[in-house]
Amino acid sequence: MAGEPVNVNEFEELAREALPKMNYDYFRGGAEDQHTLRENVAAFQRITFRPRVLVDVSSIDMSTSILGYKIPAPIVIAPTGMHELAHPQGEVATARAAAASNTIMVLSFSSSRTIEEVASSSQAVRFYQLYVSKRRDIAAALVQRAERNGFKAIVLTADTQRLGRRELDIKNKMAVPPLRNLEGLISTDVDSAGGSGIEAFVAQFKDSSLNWKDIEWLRSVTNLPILIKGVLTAEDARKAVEVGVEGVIVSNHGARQLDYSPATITVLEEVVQAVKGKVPVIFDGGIRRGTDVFKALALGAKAVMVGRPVIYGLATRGEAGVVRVMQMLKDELELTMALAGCPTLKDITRRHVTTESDRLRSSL
Ligand SMILES: Cc1cc2nc3c(=O)[nH]c(=O)nc-3n(C[C@H](O)[C@H](O)[C@H](O)COP(=O)(O)O)c2cc1C
Ligand SMILES: CC(C)CC(=O)C(=O)O
Repeated sequence: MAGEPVNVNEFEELAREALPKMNYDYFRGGAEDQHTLRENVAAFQRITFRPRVLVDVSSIDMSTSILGYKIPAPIVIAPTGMHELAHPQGEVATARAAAASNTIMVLSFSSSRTIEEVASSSQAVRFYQLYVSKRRDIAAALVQRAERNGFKAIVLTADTQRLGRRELDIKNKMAVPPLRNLEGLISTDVDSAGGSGIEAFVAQFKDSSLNWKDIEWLRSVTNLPILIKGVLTAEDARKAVEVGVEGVIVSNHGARQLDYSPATITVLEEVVQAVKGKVPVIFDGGIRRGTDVFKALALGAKAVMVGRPVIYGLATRGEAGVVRVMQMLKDELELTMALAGCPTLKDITRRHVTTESDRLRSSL
């Protein structure tokens, strides 16, 4: 690609050029037919705006807060694994970029760098994403390390009882790179039987019996607030509220788990309605533009998380690339708010967007 990237999709192109195929495929890929992967992005394209004119938008305020932590824009960094496959500085660079962008970073359980390294290299507000291992003492130890190192919340990923079938990783015989945070705790030395090493790795350590009752166990090992990531239905949203978590994250894991799960933006409203404002609802999946962020906010999200865009920035330019990607999304959101007639986040309402179901209803 010639010239400076002007949007997130161009960062993806640069990342594809920069990365070995196995690494790019791991980052970019989805499960099985990759139907949901395409839909996560395509569903945003089917939502249009109902912009308002002649509103004073000479000053735009995008600031909000999550669990009491103030951020200048409602865009935070999703947990994604193995950042050293994108850049030698791995999550250290990402965390520094989070600090430079004044945003929150969710550190993945499957990080290349340790909790301690990330904590000591960045002042950013950090949350820790957890997968619960068969050996509960190990999961508890990881959570407590995060807590000791100043992480502010636990994000329990609930959609990965087993790893989704990612055929690109199978074809590439994707090996598990060093996951230093797990050294001495969880072995990454697995027999992948000629297939995906990460699939074998997850099968080996992950407790697939994890269930709603275990939130109580998690509470017993930490004082940190708990967010549940991977909620796609009203039923599960109500359960999450019932068990008393501090936040719900609408996510289909970037379409890497159950293919033919709905595009996340199409179920956000259902979850928001079920939660009834009792806890914040955060959204991820397919955000590539500021317009996408606006649409998620209009459908009730408190904030959005971005996964692949951050990796593409990291792969292309390290810390500076992540900062640039976050800035692009923020600038685009600001412009969208101005053009839609919304000077603050509170001004963004359900009436500012038309979804596919709105169109269906009005044609009945
Ligand atoms: C390469 C990659 C690795 C991921 N690793 C994790 C992970 O370790 N834990 C987790 O909860 N989610 C993980 N996710 C899912 C993200 O947190 C997030 O839900 C998803 O990337 C959002 O979609 P987007 O990539 O379209 O922004 C991963 C996603 C990608 C693309
Ligand atoms: C090692 C994996 C479990 C990380 C992950 O969640 C993912 O690749 O989507």
